[in-house]
Parts: sequence; structure tokens; C-alpha cells
Amino acid sequence: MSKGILFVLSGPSGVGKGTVLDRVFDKYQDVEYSVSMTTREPRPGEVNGEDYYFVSTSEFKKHKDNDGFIESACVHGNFYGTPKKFVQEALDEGRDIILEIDINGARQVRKSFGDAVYIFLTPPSFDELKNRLEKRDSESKADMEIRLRNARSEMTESDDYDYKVVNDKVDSAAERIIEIIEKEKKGRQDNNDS
Ligand SMILES: Nc1ncnc2c1ncn2[C@@H]1O[C@H](COP(=O)(O)OP(=O)(O)OP(=O)(O)O)[C@@H](O)[C@H]1O
Ligand SMILES: Nc1nc2c(ncn2[C@@H]2O[C@H](COP(=O)(O)O)[C@@H](O)[C@H]2O)c(=O)[nH]1
Repeated sequence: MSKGILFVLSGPSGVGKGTVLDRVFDKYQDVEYSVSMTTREPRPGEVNGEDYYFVSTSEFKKHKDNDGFIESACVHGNFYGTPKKFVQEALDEGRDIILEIDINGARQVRKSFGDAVYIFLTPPSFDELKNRLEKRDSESKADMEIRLRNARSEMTESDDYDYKVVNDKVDSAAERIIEIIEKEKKGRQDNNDS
């Protein structure tokens, strides 16, 4: 059996990664989402085990010390990591997985998974990014400033990604991501057949 494909989605905070991925999963079930672990406090409505595994800093450190992550990073002041077991088992069983992680995490994945596919979601403009973060209203003003400051440097890394997708309209960004997934699956299938 051939291995599954690892997809990595990055982009600045507030660009709409979560929103667009939700739309992808509404339309398309041939890829699975890897639930990350984080020390960030849950936002209203977020569900443990679905949005994230919300853990204490000591639990996070224990998981990291036990080599339990394929990558981890401190992002905007909190720790985030991709649990290794789920991703490795899924890929070994031929299932395709998508990670929603920051640029530092993506850099780490690049070192260990040479053949992953990297997608960067960009906002139509910086003002619109700010507007989306303000409207979401999930962070304090200070935390929002940190996220916006980090966004400027994150955007400079977009050239390291295989695909750039502009999230102007949620539907068209989701469709584009599905097209990319389908194209990559077909490419691997054609390679396996030849
Ligand atoms: N295409 C769009 N047009 C207008 N608003 C959007 C669009 N996509 C997402 N949004 C809104 O922007 C806000 C941020 O979206 P979302 O939480 O999905 O971003 P994110 O990239 O996952 O952020 P973070 O990295 O901080 O988790 C949300 O309020 C969402 O409803
Ligand atoms: N390196 C990793 N980054 C991750 C992971 N899970 C999420 N993230 C990134 O963190 C920021 C902030 O997310 P938020 O939910 O607090 O708004 C965002 O850029 C995510 O992509 C992970 O496992 N590893």
C-alpha cells in the first residue's frame, strides 16, 4: 500500500485557515485533519479533541520530552504541537492528512517529510487581515497586535510554499485547496502506476 500524502496549511493569524478548512471538509472527506495540542486557553465554542487538545504547559512539555510531536513551536506566546502517533499511523495506512500549523512548524516538517505539500493562505490585503482579526474579537488588543506584527514576517515566507491561495471568498479558497489536494493525489497515483 502506498503512503498517504501530508499537506501543510500555513498563513497569518486571522487569514481564515480554520474557516476555509471547515468549508473544505464540508465538501470533501478524502483528507483528514490532524488535531494539534496547545497550551492556549480555549475560545468560546472550541471543543477539546476537535479544535485542539487543550493541555497545561507541563503536559505539553511531557509530551514533547517523550518525542510525541512531529513538530512543535511557540506561536504568539503559546505552545502548539502536532501529535506524532495519529499522523504517522494515518500516513502508514495510506490516508492523507492536513496540518494547520505556523511557518516554524512547517520548517520543521520540511526537514523530516521531504515529500509533503505546502500551501500558504494569504489575505487579499493586510487591512483585510486586520479587519478579520478585529471582527473575530477573540484576543486582547495586545495579543492582536502581536499576531499582526508576526503576520508581516510570516507573509515573507510564502515563497517557500508550493502553492499560494488567496482567501478572498471562503468558497473559492476552499475549492482551490480541494483542487490542489486532488492534483497532488493524482500525481502520486500516476507515479505509482508508472
Ligand atoms: N474569506 C473571508 N472573508 C471574510 N471573512 C473571513 C473570510 N475567511 C475567514 N473570515 C473570518 O475571519 C476571521 C478569522 O478566520 P479564522 O479564525 O478561520 O482564521 P485563522 O487563520 O484560522 O486564524 P488563527 O491562525 O488565528 O487560528 C473569522 O472571524 C472568519 O469568520
Ligand atoms: N507549529 C504549530 N503551529 C500551530 C499548530 N496548531 C496551530 N498552529 C498555529 O498557531 C497559530 C495560532 O493559532 P490559534 O488557534 O491560537 O489562533 C496559527 O498560525 C496556527 O496555524 C501546531 O500544531 N503546530
